[in-house]
Amino acid sequence: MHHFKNPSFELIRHDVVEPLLLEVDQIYHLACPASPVHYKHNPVKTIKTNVVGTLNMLGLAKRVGARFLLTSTSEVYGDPLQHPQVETYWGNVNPIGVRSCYDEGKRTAETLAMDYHRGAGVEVRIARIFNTYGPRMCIDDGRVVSNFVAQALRKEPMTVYGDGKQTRSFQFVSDLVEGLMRLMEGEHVGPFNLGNPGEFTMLELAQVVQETIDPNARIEFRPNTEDDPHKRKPDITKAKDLLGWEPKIPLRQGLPMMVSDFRQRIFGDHKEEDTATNTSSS
Ligand SMILES: O=c1ccn([C@@H]2O[C@H](COP(=O)(O)OP(=O)(O)O[C@H]3OC[C@@H](O)[C@H](O)[C@H]3O)[C@@H](O)[C@H]2O)c(=O)[nH]1
Repeated sequence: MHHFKNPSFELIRHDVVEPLLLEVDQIYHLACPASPVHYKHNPVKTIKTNVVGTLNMLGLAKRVGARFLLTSTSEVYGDPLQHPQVETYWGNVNPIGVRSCYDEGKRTAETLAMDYHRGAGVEVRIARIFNTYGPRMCIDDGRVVSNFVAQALRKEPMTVYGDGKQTRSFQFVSDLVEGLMRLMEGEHVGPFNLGNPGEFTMLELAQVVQETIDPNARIEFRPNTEDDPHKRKPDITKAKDLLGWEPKIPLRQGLPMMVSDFRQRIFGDHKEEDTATNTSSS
């Protein structure tokens, strides 16, 4: 939105499943719902976006000689049997499960990118993005950080799925943006893990949200979803060595920035009433 007044900025609303012809130098191919709730909602559309959408964008890159960056995902590792995950690990993915439209879709997208690179000389870059959070995320995105933050602010219980012992590693959005730009401007194809190696169980995450928003925030256990990966943590040695990149913002520093934005959007100008809140909108 903040680019709308820039005369060099043009917004085109388009579904990548349909072909598109544009004159461009670089393509950041980010299209696809990333929240499990949203990508499972219409799985056929999700896999079409990942396969047909990626084909169309690679076709465009080939035609106009653009450099193409694919935002792949840590989900290509599935429920990993190797920990932390290194880019050379091939993963443990269920090909017929409820998450397959996304994880197999992104794996196919990686295959397509490499085939266009080897076969047609397209300059490609592949990022495998680990769990990311930050300001301006949809309040009803459905992923864990935004759920816990919105729930704690609204005095609703935080919904922990399963026993809460599964782990994730949470990256602040500005670190990811920096990593994507370095990857695009650099000379290495990848794939590169882009994530923050700081690993938390969901119960630990709930505790950090309590510390940040409300020490009295409650937890409610819910049944876990099918095929939920048990653990996830990036090995970022390759990105450090070849892109000179590593994340700078740990969870306890990034979360208050997201809380401040969510507070503003949920409550508008009205001050939150409860005095138990121990963090101001910093
Ligand atoms: O309210 C919630 C939501 C989620 N969870 C749990 O929190 C963990 C993380 O779940 P999320 O929905 O945030 O995200 P996932 O790790 O499952 O998938 C994400 O992986 C990395 C990215 O590619 C994508 O953003 C997304 O697919 C899961 O174990 C889930 O069961 C809760 O305990 N409570």
